[in-house]
Amino acid sequence: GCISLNLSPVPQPIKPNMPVPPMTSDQEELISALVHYQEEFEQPSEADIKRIQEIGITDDDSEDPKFEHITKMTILTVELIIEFSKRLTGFGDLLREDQITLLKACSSEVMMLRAARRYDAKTNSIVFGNSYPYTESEYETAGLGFSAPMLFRFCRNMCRMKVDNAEYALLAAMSIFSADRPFLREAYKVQKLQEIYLNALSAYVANKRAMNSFSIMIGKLLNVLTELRTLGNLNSEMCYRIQLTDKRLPDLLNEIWDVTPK
Ligand SMILES: Cc1nc(-c2ccccc2Cl)n(NC(=O)c2ccc3c(c2C)OCCO3)c1C(C)C
Repeated sequence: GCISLNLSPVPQPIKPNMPVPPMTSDQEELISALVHYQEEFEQPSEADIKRIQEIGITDDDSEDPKFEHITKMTILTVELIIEFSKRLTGFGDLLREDQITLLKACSSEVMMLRAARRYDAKTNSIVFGNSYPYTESEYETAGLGFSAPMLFRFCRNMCRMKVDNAEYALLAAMSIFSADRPFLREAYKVQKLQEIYLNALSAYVANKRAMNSFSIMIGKLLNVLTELRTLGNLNSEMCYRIQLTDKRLPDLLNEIWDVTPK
């Protein structure tokens, strides 16, 4: 006999004018803790910058001081990202090897989010640390040619969306707790943790932005996570290109970004 299609109307999804459920107190506490840690680990301290200046990054002092400055700031920023991650609820309960898997995979993505937070639209520059602002062209000449336009386009987009501190912190947490990173042993635990931050982001955006822009905004914010994947992959590609030049990345970055030295 022919197949019978059930075309009766499905129960209506959320009506546009449906009152927005308030954030739970747990979600409010989660978000204020995230924003607090985001601030605490936002910038390397003067002492950190001084410490890293002293360490000669590469034995053969690569003649490119700008490239060295970027690599040194990146080392300090990666250290801050690790400190931020360690304070996320549930991170400490994961297997140590899964913690490392997550940090290796998210570090370049969270770096991009941090670059966007340091972006200044007026001067179209990124102020890394409390030091020298990098304009797009300076970024290009620092040896990061192809990536500069993409990085600055990402920064301008985040600026245009007026992503606030809570949304940045929640996006960082969702990038950290990505269950589809390769070689995760307990991906289901990471998935459960990411859901906590996704629900908090959804409740936050629903309560902050007028209802009609909620679905647009949450869609744009989740799209940022996809963009971060692309940027992170391009960072890996950049690492390999650097391998082919006379420049050398510090061991920490080669290790965390899985760049197998030739
Ligand atoms: C030491 C160092 N520090 C960075 C970095 C600097 C700022 C933000 C994020 C990153 Cl990952 N990068 N990566 C980039 O600067 C980078 C690489 C590729 C990109 C990109 C950036 C920022 O952004 C756009 C997509 O492609 C590097 C190396 C690898 C040079």
